[in-house]
Amino acid sequence: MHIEVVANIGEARSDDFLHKTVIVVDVIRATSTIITALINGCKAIIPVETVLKAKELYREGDLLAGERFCKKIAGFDLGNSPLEFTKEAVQGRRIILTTTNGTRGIQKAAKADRVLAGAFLNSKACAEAAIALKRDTVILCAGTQDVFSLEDGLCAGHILEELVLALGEKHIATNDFGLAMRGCYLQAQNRLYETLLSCTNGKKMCKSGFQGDIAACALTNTTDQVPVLENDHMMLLPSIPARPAF
Ligand SMILES: O=C(O)[C@H](CS(=O)(=O)O)OP(=O)(O)O
Ligand SMILES: [Mg+2]
Repeated sequence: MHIEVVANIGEARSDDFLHKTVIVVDVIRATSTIITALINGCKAIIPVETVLKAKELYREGDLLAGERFCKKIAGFDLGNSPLEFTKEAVQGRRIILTTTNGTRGIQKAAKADRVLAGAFLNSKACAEAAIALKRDTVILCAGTQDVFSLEDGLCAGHILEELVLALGEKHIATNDFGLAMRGCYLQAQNRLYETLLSCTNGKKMCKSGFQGDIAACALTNTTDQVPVLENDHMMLLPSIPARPAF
């Protein structure tokens, strides 16, 4: 199985995703938040790039969510903190979400055969889904405004490690960046929370009062669920069906 790890959205080319599984990773915080919201019973999440698009798609009963400069967007119901997306807040609701990087990454991956949302919370489940889908796989690290973010690379390394544990080293081939990220993850795995606190986005979150989010985003393999993009909506499916062979 071939797994390519892409360092940030700016380095990604949409056409390269055709016929592949793409796992979009934005640990701080969009994909951690999407996973949390769906586990807590929201109906679906519509990831969009702009505030304007989010407002256009809004229908009565929806929740508008997202951030700019880490802060909740004025007039929106929720920001981008996984801690806000509780059962009480989201159960049964459709959420339209726009964030600086993560939702842009999902849009960029939309030509893929399957688009999954990954974070430390579901690394093992992402690895299992990628194996079941039987396609070449790309892990797209969202990064921050087209610059690499360590937390996303570490999570890519975690997903690779789960793939190696599941299939064995000789069945997993990756690019040099993937090799490097797996090595970084193995070094950091016993102090992930501290590592996330010390990286650029972790420090930014702490400065903005979101230290609790870092603890929530650093938990590993807490769920076996994987959000998947289905007709512009991210949702949880009982199992993710492969599309017919091309
Ligand atoms: O709020 C977040 O977690 C970030 C904002 S920023 O890029 O750090 O300014 O957005 P995300 O799209 O989840 O990376
Ligand atoms: Mg991010």
